[in-house]
Amino acid sequence: MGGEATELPMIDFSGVVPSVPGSGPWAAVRAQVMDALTTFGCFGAHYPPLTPELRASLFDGAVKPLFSLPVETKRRNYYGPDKPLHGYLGGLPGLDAYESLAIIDGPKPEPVRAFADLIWPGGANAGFCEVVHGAAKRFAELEETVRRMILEGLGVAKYHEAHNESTWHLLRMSEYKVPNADEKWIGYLSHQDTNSLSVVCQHEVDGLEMQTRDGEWILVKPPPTSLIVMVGNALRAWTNGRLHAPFHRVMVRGDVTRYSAILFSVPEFMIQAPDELVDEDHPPRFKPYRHNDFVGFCVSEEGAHHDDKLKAFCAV
Ligand SMILES: O=C(O)CCC(=O)C(=O)O
Ligand SMILES: [Fe+2]
Repeated sequence: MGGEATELPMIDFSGVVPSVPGSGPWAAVRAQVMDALTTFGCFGAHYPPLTPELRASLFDGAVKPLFSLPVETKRRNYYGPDKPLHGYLGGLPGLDAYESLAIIDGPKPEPVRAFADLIWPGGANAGFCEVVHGAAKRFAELEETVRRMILEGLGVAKYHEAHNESTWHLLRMSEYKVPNADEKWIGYLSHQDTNSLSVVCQHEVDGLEMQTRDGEWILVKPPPTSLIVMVGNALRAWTNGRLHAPFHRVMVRGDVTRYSAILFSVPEFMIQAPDELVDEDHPPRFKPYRHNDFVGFCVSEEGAHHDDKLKAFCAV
């Protein structure tokens, strides 16, 4: 075919001030965001508030030391039986290379401190807290900015404040060990995220792959100082299918361990497309549902049989 390889759109957020919506290049950036999210469901973001120094401190000073701790210590990152996917994950079947830890409300200082106190009781962990909370806060500012732009772009900005009040964030830090082989190895299986938006910060080592609407897998190669913003099934459903939630996976190869930090925004409100987004040309696609119930379906035996889990769960 000889066509150009598909590349992820890159969007420059320089000059966009999260606390002053509408100012500077806001409207022009919003147009690019809408274009990228309706077509690909994701884009690379150049976001200067996450400085290269903060990024380096996050991974070299906080994330890597965390993963070098004994498994028993990491297992303390547990939020109870009703929140099985909110804490430490490791030793999952078929995912030997993958391990992760997560902080509920990571963009807020107290939960990060509570996490650090659990991992290093009585230890000197102020540096860890400052860096992790600082980075998570910047991810959250970008996340909220993009969410606001989406609602504005769809003409339904009036719902933004209510959404914000019942949205929380999970910060997940992940390690993908190198396989003992030359081939590519699955670090994380193909899936769509269940939540609203995900902001992925990968460190030095590529590996995240996205599937286009045509089924082509592309290796995401954002410039080293950028982030990746991606739509999950919650926003796909709430926008009545106007936004695309891409399938993605992590493939690892080579001899360098890969680390990433991801901020997931999670809706607590009933996920139901607003009347403005439903009409004759856009009949309702999904029945109203709650995020928790959908997550329950995704991890159930029945859910495991479906690729497009949202459709299987609540398509009209
Ligand atoms: O680590 C990454 O780059 C992405 C992992 C992922 O897709 C997820 O945790 O949902
Ligand atoms: Fe994901």
